[in-house]
Amino acid sequence: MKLLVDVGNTRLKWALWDGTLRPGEPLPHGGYPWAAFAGQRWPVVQEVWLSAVPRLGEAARWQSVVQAACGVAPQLPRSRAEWQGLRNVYPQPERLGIDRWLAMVAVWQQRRGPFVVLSAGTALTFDRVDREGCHLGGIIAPGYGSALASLLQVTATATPAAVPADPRGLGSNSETAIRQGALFAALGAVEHCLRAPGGDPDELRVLTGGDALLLLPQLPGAWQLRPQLVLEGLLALSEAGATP
Ligand SMILES: Nc1ncnc2c1ncn2[C@@H]1O[C@H](COP(=O)(O)OP(=O)(O)OP(=O)(O)O)[C@@H](O)[C@H]1O
Ligand SMILES: CC(C)(CO)[C@@H](O)C(=O)NCCC(=O)O
Repeated sequence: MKLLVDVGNTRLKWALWDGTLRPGEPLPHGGYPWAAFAGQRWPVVQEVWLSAVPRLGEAARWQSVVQAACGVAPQLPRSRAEWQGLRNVYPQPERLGIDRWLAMVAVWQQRRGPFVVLSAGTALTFDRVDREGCHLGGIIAPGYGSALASLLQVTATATPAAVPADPRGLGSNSETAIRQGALFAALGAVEHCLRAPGGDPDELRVLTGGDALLLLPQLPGAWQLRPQLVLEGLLALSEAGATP
């Protein structure tokens, strides 16, 4: 059995693989994912594959935490220049966030064709890959929750934002105006990305991240919802016997 772990800026997502992907409850970590990991009772596993955003990705620390908790050394893949024909556009490939790379690996593994990935997490990221497997680039923008939280703080708005009756409508008080501002900013960013050069009429649109369901009803066109996309990418690497 394998344990797959995706450490994001807000939450640690995980799943077990025993021939079927069995996702567990995400763990909010408050900036200390090592403590969240160590505090969990893990089943006996033969392999641990872990990806962590750069800010929380210090390899030596994860090696010792996972070794102590699971008794095995984790595999910690890094973004690479190429994987099975998928080519990273970054001149320094390892600088591309591993979660973004794994999300693309997961889609490319199943679809050797054009696609975009939208990850609506702490950050909102968009990446585009053409039909030859060339990563054309992407964007990193504030995620919906991050934008909302920072504006509520700046404006010292005390009450939690209520959802307006019409999710496409304008706000009628500070809270709903801020909420709609954060939502429209995310939706506007996606629309700009879709219009950026390199779009393909056949490209698959794949959506993941904690705010995926919030955005989905208002996104243009059809999107494939893949909540475990980064974990699927880890699984693809582990099953392909790839060198991390
Ligand atoms: N139960 C939840 N706990 C925390 N955040 C949630 C929850 N449900 C939805 N969200 C939203 O999901 C966002 C975090 O998404 P996600 O868990 O995908 O991020 P992450 O993987 O930690 O971030 P990133 O990959 O961008 O570093 C939060 O900002 C919040 O808006
Ligand atoms: C952008 C995030 C925070 C998204 O989780 C992560 O992929 C990251 O920290 N990336 C490093 C910077 C980059 O991808 O260019």
